[in-house]
Amino acid sequence: HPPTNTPITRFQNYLRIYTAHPNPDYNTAVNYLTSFARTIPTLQIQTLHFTTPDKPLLLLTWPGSNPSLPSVLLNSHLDSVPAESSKWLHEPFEAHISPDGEIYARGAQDDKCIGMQYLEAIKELEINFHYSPTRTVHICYVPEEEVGGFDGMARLVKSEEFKKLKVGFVLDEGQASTTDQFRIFYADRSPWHVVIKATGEPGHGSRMYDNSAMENMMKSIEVITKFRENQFDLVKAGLAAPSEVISVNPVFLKAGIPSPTGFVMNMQPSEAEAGFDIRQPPTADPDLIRNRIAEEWAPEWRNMTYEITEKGTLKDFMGRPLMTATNDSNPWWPIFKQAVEAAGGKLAKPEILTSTTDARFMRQMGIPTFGFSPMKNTPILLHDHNEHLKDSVYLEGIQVYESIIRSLSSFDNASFRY
Ligand code: MET
Ligand SMILES: [Zn+2]
Ligand SMILES: [Zn+2]
Repeated sequence: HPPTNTPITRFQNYLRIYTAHPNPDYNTAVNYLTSFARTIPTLQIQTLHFTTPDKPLLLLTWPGSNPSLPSVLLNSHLDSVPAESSKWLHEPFEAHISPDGEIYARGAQDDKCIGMQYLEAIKELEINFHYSPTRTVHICYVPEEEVGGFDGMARLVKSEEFKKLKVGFVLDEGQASTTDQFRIFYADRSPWHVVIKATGEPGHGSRMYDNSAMENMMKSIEVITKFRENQFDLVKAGLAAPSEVISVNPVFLKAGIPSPTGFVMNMQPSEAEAGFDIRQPPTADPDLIRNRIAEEWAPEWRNMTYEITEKGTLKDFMGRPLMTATNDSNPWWPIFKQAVEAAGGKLAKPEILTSTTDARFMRQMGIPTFGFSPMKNTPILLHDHNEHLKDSVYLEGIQVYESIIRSLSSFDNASFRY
């Protein structure tokens, strides 16, 4: 029999916990992490609830010898996006490992890997290296990231408990790198969910007339498609990174009159709806898109209405974009960079993340925060079918965190105290 209690089997067991929306089993995940945390003698364990008992938040603390120093927070989210298991090679919550070491699971990259790697690294530092931190390290497991973070990290950062942590620096999730350099993210894009709705006169399927709901919707889709193309062209021409432009992607279309066999085919419906995922870089002015939606994408004169759900617009209270400095004005930057290099890693040029994470809530509090998931030479599979991660990449990530956690928790800059 192969060994059943190794970093890889422990990772697989975490991946096997069903954490997909809309019914993530947070309590089982928290119990699993708690029992692992108990194998690290000095870790302090707290479970917090800001909303209902089914949305716990796990907070672990590795106390430093100098509590007057600002602490380091390592964050990950407990939840995952859904998976269409019939389109996967292996069941998404079985964590099947292939003969060449690829572990298939929803959450393998996003972001159950980092949640376990943090703990494996700390366990190694404490038990094998007898290392103890100068600066306190907190490890945080939050619910609800994939649905906007409002019942998770957004609550935590506003809590009394959070103030007591005196967080000076945060590491949160990043994305895999297809090259042999690790990627590092200093900002996220602002996510908006926009639903546009067209109404119009219904009519016989054979009739030609102006202003049907479908015609109005199709015109909007044409205009939006043009905008999308223009943004994408900047990327294709090499003038901007994908995360530096505004992405507008259709995520649902809803129209038609249902019938037992599908849809009624000879009637033009009186309503049509479409949903878009919009992401804007922190350098974009959100009012420009707001006006565009009102005037071009869903104009009243074309019988259209719209609803914008801002899942965060990334400005601080002064209206400045939320970005963490990646130069020496940020004392954490050189420490972090050198620690990655000390582990034999190389960092790619710092980037804005194409997607959005809970890091935005910490940046909003003015706390320097990097997105980082140590996966190199790895296809980017978050939210995709057959999400997988190679065992050797996972294990190397633990060593990278050992170096990072050791450096960040021993760096003692006197001018940098609470
Ligand atoms: C809509 S808030 C962000 C949720 C998720 N992390 C995403 O980027 O899609
Ligand atoms: Zn994630
Ligand atoms: Zn995600």
